[in-house]
Order: sequence, then structure tokens, then C-alpha cells
Amino acid sequence: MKLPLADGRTARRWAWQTLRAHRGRLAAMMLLFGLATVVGLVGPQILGRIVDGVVAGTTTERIDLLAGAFLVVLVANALLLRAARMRATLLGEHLLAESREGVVGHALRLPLGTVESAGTGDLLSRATTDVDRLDFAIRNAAPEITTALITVLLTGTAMVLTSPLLACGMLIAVPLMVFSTRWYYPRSLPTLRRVMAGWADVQSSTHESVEGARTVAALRLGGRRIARNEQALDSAVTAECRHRGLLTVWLPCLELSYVLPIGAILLIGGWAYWGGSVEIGTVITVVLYAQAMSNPFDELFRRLEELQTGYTALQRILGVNQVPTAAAERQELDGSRDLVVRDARFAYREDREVLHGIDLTVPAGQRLVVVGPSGAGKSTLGRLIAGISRPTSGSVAFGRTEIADLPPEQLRGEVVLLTQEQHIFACTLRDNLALPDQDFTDGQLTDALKAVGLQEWLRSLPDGLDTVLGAGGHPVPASRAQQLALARVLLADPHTVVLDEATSLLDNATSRELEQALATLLDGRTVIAIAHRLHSARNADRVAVMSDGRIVELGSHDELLAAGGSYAELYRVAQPS
Ligand SMILES: Nc1ncnc2c1ncn2[C@@H]1O[C@H](COP(=O)(O)OP(=O)(O)OP(=O)(O)O)[C@@H](O)[C@H]1O
Repeated sequence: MKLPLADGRTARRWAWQTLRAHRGRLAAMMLLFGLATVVGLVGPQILGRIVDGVVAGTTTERIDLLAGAFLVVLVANALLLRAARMRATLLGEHLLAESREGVVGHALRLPLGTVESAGTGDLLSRATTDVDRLDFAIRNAAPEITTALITVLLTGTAMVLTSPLLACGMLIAVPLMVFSTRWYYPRSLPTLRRVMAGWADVQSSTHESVEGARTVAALRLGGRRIARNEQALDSAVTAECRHRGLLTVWLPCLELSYVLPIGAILLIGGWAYWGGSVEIGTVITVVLYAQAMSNPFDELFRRLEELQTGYTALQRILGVNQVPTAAAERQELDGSRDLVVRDARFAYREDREVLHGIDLTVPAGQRLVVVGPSGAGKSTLGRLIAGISRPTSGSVAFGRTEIADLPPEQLRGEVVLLTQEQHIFACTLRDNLALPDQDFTDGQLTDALKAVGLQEWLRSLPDGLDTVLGAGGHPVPASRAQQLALARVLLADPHTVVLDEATSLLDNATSRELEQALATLLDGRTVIAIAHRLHSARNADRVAVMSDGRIVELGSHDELLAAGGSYAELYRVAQPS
């Protein structure tokens, strides 16, 4: 499943509601930009008067007065612009914080299965790069466009008021601007979407390679990962080139449309001056206005481009909000902690079902070991029981409460899945063990570590529980990470634990030792242990044998041995001869 893109209406509604919510700040910003622009427009008028004054032979005092006024205008314009930009930055920061908090908050409430299937890279790029793009657009593009629009409007008006005849020279720019822009925009929007999706894919692919670096190295998948990255880069670069190609046509057309009016005004001005219908100062004022307009026009079009990028980024950000989150309300379980799986089916891809109707009941407190050949669907069943994925049809419940409907915070207190891959966060051992919103005493943390056989290791750490682990800190080998993860489970204290080869990275002796210790520690809890090593099956209450997405045998170790089916065969093969 790919993360969706919000449609134009949703994006515009968000922009409208957000701007409405900040209308006070927005109005102050616009007012300051408007004032700065109006003050800026007085400058050319004063210069025109100075020229006319010199031509008419006015006094030095009057010229000095006009020059002083020009200086005051310049300073006032700079101060107003500074205040306006400050307001724009503040507004941008508010909107940035809101959109980033919104997307991160929503992403944290997404069901894990959804995040996994959408790819964490895409989500990451939406929460970081796209939020930055939106920030850039709000902070830079929006105020600059506002200023540019006001400047163009007011300068145009001033120009027409100064000399309607000369102002006609501006019209020569209109066809070039309109046609080139109408050609550019419909082509650039889809291209921009491809550019962003392309870079998100590059980020995603790089992220996956780095994340799975150990697996890549172990299975010598380096070549394949590089090829995948190059493919992602290729499509990103192709989209980027297409976008640049569009710009190389559009931008020169714009440049030309700024220069042509000045030439036209000078021509009309020259003709009108010789005809005696305008003063030279008026021509200079209008030319200065025309020149003053080229900058805001240039700014306007370039910033519209940034605004368009921001708009596409906004569609990507809001797309995350359209993915339904897990339930937020705590649910009262109906008292039963029995695990009840009814005709559960599951497909990672629509066209390929991997679980074909699982029926299973595990009474609370029982230990079930799931065995079967690779690809039989054991881990997938474990993920459904842990509420990470929702069955495509059928039900996986505690009593009558669907596990996938439980909000994440509650879910982790009910059931925990432990796989062979465990993440160690770059923080202290204490923070690595403690779960959010839960305070544990040092005694509780030490007891949990002791229970999983990490007492000696804890003693060897330079700062005990405050030792910083993970990237840049004290190294934690994968097998130790598994033990730490088991300690986390003990602290989380769920009534059901799914162990998916959770001790596979430990050597045989340590694994046996730990499993024996765990048997005592997990006593009283429901344990679903997905196992490759059959030694753990002997002590289980029941064993389920899976094959090709179905449970083909279910019973105690002795019953299944006596039945002489596939379990008996697996067991016989696993015994040392
Ligand atoms: N993320 C995924 N996307 C698509 N297909 C998947 C995914 N994970 C597993 N599968 C497929 O689902 C089927 C069941 O896989 P699963 O990992 O549940 O089996 P398993 O019995 O746990 O195997 P193993 O013992 O090798 O882990 C396999 O055909 C596998 O290729």
C-alpha cells in the first residue's frame, strides 16, 4: 500500500482553515508589506520631481529637500520591510510547527502494519523533507508573493495615474507572460509530483539499505541494493531533468517580458516628448516604475513555483492524515483473555493470500508452540495475534475484543511480539528498557535484566543503567539485544507474548537456558512461541503445525508424536542420530 496524496480540495481547505485560524497574524503581516510597498512607490515619484526640477531650473534648497525626503522614504521602507518579514517568519514558524506536529502525531497513531506496507522511507520523507518544503513556501514564497502582488498592483496604478499613455507600453509583456505561463503550469505540476515521489523513493531505498545493512552484508545483497538505489535515483533524476527542461523554456520568456515594456515605454515616451505631450521627468518616472515592476514580477513567478512545490508537499503531508489511525479509545476487554482466532485470512498483496482460514483457540495462560516449514505463515499469524496487522477477513480476538481494534498504548499492555530483530535506541540502558509513560525503579530494571541473564553484563557496563547504548554509545551485539528485548517484555507485563524466534540469535546452550528461565518468568501468561528448534515444543501445552497458510496438526507433543503425522516426522528428523 502506498501512502495517498490529498486531493486539491483538501489541501486548499487546510490552507484556508489554517490561514483563517491565524488571520490576525496574517492581516498584520499583509498590512506591513502593503505599507512598505506604498512607501517604496513614493521613491520614483520624488526622483521624477527632482529631474523635472533640475530641467526647470529650481532652487538647490528644493532639490536638497526632495533628496532628504527620498532618504527618509528609503529608511522607512527598509524598516517596514524588516517588520513585515519578521511577522512572516513568525507565521511560518507557527504553521511549520503545526503541520509537523500534525503529521508526526498522526503517523505515530498509524497501525504498524500500515506503516510497514507503505514504507517507512516515504513516511519519513513526508514528515521531514516535505514539511521543510512547506515551511520554505510559507516562510519565503507566501510573503514574497504578497509583496510582489501588492507592488505590481500599486506600481501599475501609480504608472497609469502618472501617464496612461506611457503605461500602455506595459501591455506588450502580457501575451508573452500569459502564454508561456499557461504552457508551463499544467506541465510542471505532474512533473513536480514525480520529482517528489522520486526523491522520496530514493530516501526510502537508502533508508531500507542502511536499516537492513547487516542482512544485506550477510546475504551479499549489496549489488542488488545498489541497483535498486540507482533505479530510484534514475527516475528521480529523469523527473528532475524534465522539470528543469520546462524551466529553461519558461524563464527566458519571463525575462524577455520584463525587458520589452521598458523598450516600448521609451519609444512611446520619445515620440510623446517630441510631440510635447509629456515631460522628460514623467518618462523617467514611468521607466523607473516599469523597471521596479520587473523585480516583483520575477519574484512573483519564481515564488509561485516555490508555492507550487509547497502545495504538492502539502498534498503529500495531508495524505498521511487520510490513512485511518488505530483506535484511540481504550476498550474494556470483556474479561476473557482467551485468544480466539476464527477463520482468519490474510494477504500482503491482494492477489496472494498467505493465511487461508486459521481457526485456533488458546485459553489464557497456555503455551502454544507453532512449528512448520519456512513460508508456512507462522510469523504472519504471530503478527495478527500481536495486532500489528489486521486479518483480511475473519477475526483474531481476546474473547470478543478484536485485537487490531485496540489502541496502540493499550495493545502493548495486552500483547507483545518479540522477533529476532530488536532495535536498540541510541540512549541510556534505563531509557532503552523503560517504556513511555512508565516509571520503573532501579530495582525493577535490575531484576528484569537479571531474569534474562544480563546481570553480569550490567555489572560490566561503565555507567550501569545510565550507560548510553546503540549508535555512538556502548555497542550491543544482536544476541544481547534479544535478551534486552525480553527484559522489556517482562517490564511491559502483557498477558500474552508472541515469541517469533526471539532467541534464535543466541547459541543453543544460552537459548535453552534462557527459555527455561523464561518458562518460569512467563508462567501464567499466554505464550505463542514460533519455533525452529523443536526442543521448545516438548514443554508446550500444545503444538500447532502450520503448512502453506493452514494449521494442519494441533495437539500436545505426545499426541502429535503418537499420531505419526508431519510433526512426528519433523521431530524424528530433528533428533540427533
Ligand atoms: N512483508 C511481506 N510482503 C509480502 N509477502 C510476505 C511478507 N512477509 C511474508 N510474506 C510471504 O508470506 C508467506 C508467509 O510468510 P511468513 O514469514 O509468515 O512464514 P513463516 O512460516 O514465518 O516463514 P519463516 O519460518 O521463514 O519465517 C511467505 O510466502 C512469504 O513470502
